[in-house]
Amino acid sequence: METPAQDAAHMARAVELAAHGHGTTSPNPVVGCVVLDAAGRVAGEGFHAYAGGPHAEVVALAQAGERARGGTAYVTLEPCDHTGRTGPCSRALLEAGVARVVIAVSDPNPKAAGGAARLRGQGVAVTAGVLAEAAERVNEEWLTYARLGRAHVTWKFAATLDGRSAAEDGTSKWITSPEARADVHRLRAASDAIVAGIGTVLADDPHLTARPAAVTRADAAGSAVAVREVTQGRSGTAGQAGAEALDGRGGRGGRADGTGRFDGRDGAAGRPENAAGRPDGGAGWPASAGGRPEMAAGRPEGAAGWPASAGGGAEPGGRVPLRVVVDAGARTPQSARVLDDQAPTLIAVADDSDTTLKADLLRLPRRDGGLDLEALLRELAARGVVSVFLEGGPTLAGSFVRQGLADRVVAYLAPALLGSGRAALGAAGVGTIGELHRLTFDEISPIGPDVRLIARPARNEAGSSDVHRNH
Ligand SMILES: NC(=O)C1=CN([C@@H]2O[C@H](COP(=O)(O)OP(=O)(O)OC[C@H]3O[C@@H](n4cnc5c(N)ncnc54)[C@H](OP(=O)(O)O)[C@@H]3O)[C@@H](O)[C@H]2O)C=CC1
Ligand SMILES: Nc1c(N[C@@H]2O[C@H](COP(=O)(O)O)[C@@H](O)[C@H]2O)[nH]c(=O)[nH]c1=O
Repeated sequence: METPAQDAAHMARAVELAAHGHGTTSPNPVVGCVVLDAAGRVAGEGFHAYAGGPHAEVVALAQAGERARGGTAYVTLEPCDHTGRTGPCSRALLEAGVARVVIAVSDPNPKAAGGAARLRGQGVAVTAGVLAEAAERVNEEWLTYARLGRAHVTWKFAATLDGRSAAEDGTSKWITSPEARADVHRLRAASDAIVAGIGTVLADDPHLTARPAAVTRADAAGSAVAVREVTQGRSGTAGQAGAEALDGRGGRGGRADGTGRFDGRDGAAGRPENAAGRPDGGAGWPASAGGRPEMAAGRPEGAAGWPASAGGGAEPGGRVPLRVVVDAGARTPQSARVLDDQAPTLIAVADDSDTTLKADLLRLPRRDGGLDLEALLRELAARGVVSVFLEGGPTLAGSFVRQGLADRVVAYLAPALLGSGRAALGAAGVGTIGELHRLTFDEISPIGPDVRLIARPARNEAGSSDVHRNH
């Protein structure tokens, strides 16, 4: 049997593999798996690459073949025990004759959980909780969605060094560099929905589409960086993944999200795959570190796991993030760019709003002078939206922070000063210094001339996040 240090090392590799699924597995979790043979040698590796595709365990077991018999499997999330679009992984592990299964995080989804118990019941040795923190981190969007029944929120802003997001006259294009903005597009592409307030729509008339910079194969081999725009929204091949919420891994249906379009990956299970489980030729960048777009952009590997592989949405045929405008009074102009045909769009309006706007409307109750944001995130989760990328503006972001609904903050800071104009964050429920929303940094990285900071709500001693303390 492996030592605890060996367990940790193999699980670390499984977490690394899981990260390759970022941006492409939704509404499923990212999962990685390493299979050892009976002698403790690595026999197979895999990750879950897209909803409807084979689970990580199945990919790794297929690679290991007979070598899995008597061996050990490391899985970042408890193997599922139900039949969805693919069969239960607990059974696949049993059929492969694996003697021991090491799990990082239990499955919070009651429909899929039970894999550990079934394996134990069949005489397989099960060790749980190995490298749980790293495995939680790599899967944080989905775990938030599965545990809380709402979409996970990353609030992104771009600001000057003095913390301003727009000049006095409301103009803000551009504060950050093309490199930083290309990075934003990769994070947009890895999200299921991009959310903005009506104030931003009226001020900026933004597209809110993901236009990620892709790296050519030549770049991946280490030559000079050439960035090209991938006009995902124009391909006409993909739509936002729709699904029944919380229906379990691999068991979610491909229900349309109101736009009538479906994820191009559904039903693609027969596609050829490389050893690690990613569809061949799709990403335009290989799994090796040298080929990742973020390395090409000159930033270090993300310590947080999430940013290091965001950008999976750059795959041709990838999902197009849903655009959502938070607009109680239905003030979105019919001519707004967010209503063009580049991506599906949902306008969230108050349930009492009287409007003739021709758009997909989501009616929500009012709360605290605006729309009920928790209800918004639940409604989005019900449409299969696991991850939300919130792009302001300051007023809306302040409400998310005040209500404890900002799970991660990504700040792009430019070496520039405004001195006046809009602060990055509006009123966030802080009246006195003791009420401030304390965060901890996950990552600080230079991007071109700018800096990207990734932070999350600090945990208090009781284990809940500080930012939630008032609510
Ligand atoms: N540099 C950057 O990263 C960014 C800068 N900006 C800049 O910010 C400015 C726009 O921001 P801002 O004016 O704050 O507008 P917001 O985009 O934050 O929109 C605010 C509006 O959203 C609606 N809303 C609905 N529900 C809620 C709720 N629960 N909480 C808060 N608002 C709610 C309200 O209007 P209603 O009641 O009518 O629904 C409210 O007035 C522009 O100058 C833009 O350039 C914007 C984004 C990013
Ligand atoms: N000004 C500013 C940002 N502003 C954000 O980008 C939106 C425009 O998106 P799009 O129309 O899709 O390109 C705008 O409405 C606001 O939310 N973002 C940044 O990364 N850096 C910047 O300096």
